[in-house]
Amino acid sequence: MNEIILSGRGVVKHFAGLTATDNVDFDIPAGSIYGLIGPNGAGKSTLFNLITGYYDLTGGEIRFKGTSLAGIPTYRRNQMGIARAFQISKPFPALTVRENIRVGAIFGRPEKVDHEKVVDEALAITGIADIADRTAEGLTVGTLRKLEIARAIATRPSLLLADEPCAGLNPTETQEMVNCLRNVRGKGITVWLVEHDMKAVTSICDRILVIDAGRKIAEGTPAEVVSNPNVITAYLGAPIEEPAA
Ligand SMILES: Nc1ncnc2c1ncn2[C@@H]1O[C@H](COP(=O)(O)OP(=O)(O)OP(=O)(O)O)[C@@H](O)[C@H]1O
Repeated sequence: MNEIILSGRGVVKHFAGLTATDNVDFDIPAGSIYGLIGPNGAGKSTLFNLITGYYDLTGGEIRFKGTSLAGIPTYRRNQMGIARAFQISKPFPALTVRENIRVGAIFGRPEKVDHEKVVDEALAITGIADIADRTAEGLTVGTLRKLEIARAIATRPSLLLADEPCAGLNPTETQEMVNCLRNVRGKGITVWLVEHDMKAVTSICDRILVIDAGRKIAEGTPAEVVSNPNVITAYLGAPIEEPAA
């Protein structure tokens, strides 16, 4: 079995009287593409915010490569190898695509590297080398999403948290994003993605964690998860039956 790159034990987050994350355990195998799904308000973003350190845990523990993340600030978690690509990309609009990615490369881990080489690789992995010299202003949603992934991987992570990378994309753009995430994994970066597009999730994920109301309700391969009665009740819904002829 693969080494576990990220693990959570008894992870809890309270917002005043609301329990947004309720005693969740997880183990993310290194080199996998892992899914996180659940209905709106289930606690997916909260879990990502706990991993990046945007929120502090109320209880439990998260370990990255065996090291507890307790007390480690967000920028330091990025330098340790955790990157996040947001659903809504906010690039510097007046900078070119290349310059935006360079910001990620320079912000990355402090060792001396050839930043231009890092940028070129991120452009190639995400398939946007042809627009490297265009300014970010006015890019389509699909291209902005790829730029967001490129900026994140330019920080040279070993784990990429991708927040709804296919949201609002048309089928062609969705397929391009699926290919892009496969390329990211092909470079040895573990990918954990939140995504509502079940076709995309089931086509790329090795395993999927399902949460509802902050609680883990299932974990397994895509085939196991989509046939799990708890997941069907809480999130997927039963298939529509054909009316009798
Ligand atoms: N900063 C906060 N303060 C108070 N409540 C919060 C905060 N952040 C999230 N919540 C609440 O925690 C619960 C989980 O929210 P979260 O955004 O993690 O869900 P989600 O699964 O990501 O939803 P969606 O699919 O709609 O993005 C919700 O009830 C939400 O209102």
